[in-house]
Amino acid sequence: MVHQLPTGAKDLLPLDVAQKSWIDQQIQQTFQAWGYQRIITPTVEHLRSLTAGGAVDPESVIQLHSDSTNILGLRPEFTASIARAYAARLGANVTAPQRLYYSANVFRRKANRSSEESFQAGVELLGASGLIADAEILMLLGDSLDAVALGDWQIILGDARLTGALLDLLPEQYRAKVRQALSSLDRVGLMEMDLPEDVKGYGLDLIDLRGKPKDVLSRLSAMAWTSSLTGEISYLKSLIEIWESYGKSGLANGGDRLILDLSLVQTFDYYTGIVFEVACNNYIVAQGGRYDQLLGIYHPKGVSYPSIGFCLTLEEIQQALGAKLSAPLNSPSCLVVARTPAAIPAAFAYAADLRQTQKGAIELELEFRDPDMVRNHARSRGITQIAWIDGQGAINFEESD
Ligand SMILES: N[C@@H](Cc1c[nH]c[nH+]1)C(=O)O
Repeated sequence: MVHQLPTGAKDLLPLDVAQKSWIDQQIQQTFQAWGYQRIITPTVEHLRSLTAGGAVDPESVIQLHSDSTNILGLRPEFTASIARAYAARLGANVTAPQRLYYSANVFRRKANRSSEESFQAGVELLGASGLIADAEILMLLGDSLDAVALGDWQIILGDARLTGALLDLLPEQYRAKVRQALSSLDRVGLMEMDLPEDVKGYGLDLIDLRGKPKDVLSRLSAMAWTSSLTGEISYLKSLIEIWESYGKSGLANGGDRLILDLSLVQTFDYYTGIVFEVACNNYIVAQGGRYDQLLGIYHPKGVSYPSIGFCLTLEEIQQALGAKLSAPLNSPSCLVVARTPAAIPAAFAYAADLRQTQKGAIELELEFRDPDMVRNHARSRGITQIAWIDGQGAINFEESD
């Protein structure tokens, strides 16, 4: 029988693990430097908790049936779990704001019914609203991307409330269709839809609200129908000014680090304020946003706390870094060889001594092979030192480069 993995699942071999661990370490150090503390939530939760409020589609969750009434699921993301964990604690046992971070695997069911496991590292800033909180999250995101030396990343910033309000200006029967076209940036699809010409024109205007922040904001302010949204627009303006003052310089090709995109609509529907994603070499390496109502869904009395966060996907960062990723495999520094069976105890003892004093790993030769074969083996493993131990316990040290 051939034992195959389920579609979409994969083994991570040592090089993959070493690269991911390096990325993870850089990111976790950055989160900690901003005062975030690690939280671990369970991999398996009630499906109704993972999808409470309808923001997460149950179809995207890998479901486990424990009995006929209890459906469990593997977490497809962390924000809902953290909202569940803190909804009743915040304000009662712990004070706001809470700065939390996580780093672990998530599982999603794809449209083709395959499952996908990926690794996310992210933060949630619970119980905080306003300019400084939003700016902290954007800047922490920028620092995390720089910590892994990602290079030409670009933040695409939207605003779920503003986009929602712009869509609400349409007659209700057209909103879902235009929203759908926006989320897939589908200009052609929108033009071909059976919609009145003025609705199509408005939808196209919304799709085009994307580009240099200053240009988009001035186009938006100039649109007569946005007079009721001036507060939101000036909020975005202030946030962008703070971001620009942080000195994350532009891209190598002279482009902007920050793109304002009011057509940005995220997969998870719990966002109520700014939303963003980060693109780098055609990969979406991070996403997040503000969600001010989510904790209320989990609170026994419906009390909510304004919150914001983001997650980075380690696989996407690894792909985006490509050949730039040089996290080396930890190659052993010394091979200890027992020349005869009588030398085995001395070989173990000497290897134990070396482990106390040397930095790299110490490996043992497992057979009594011809010395040249041992040397070849050491070379192929990148080992530069060989300690030969004879039956009397005498050590002969050999170094190569
Ligand atoms: N949990 C979201 C990202 C996020 C974190 N906090 C807010 N949003 C995701 O997986 O896409």
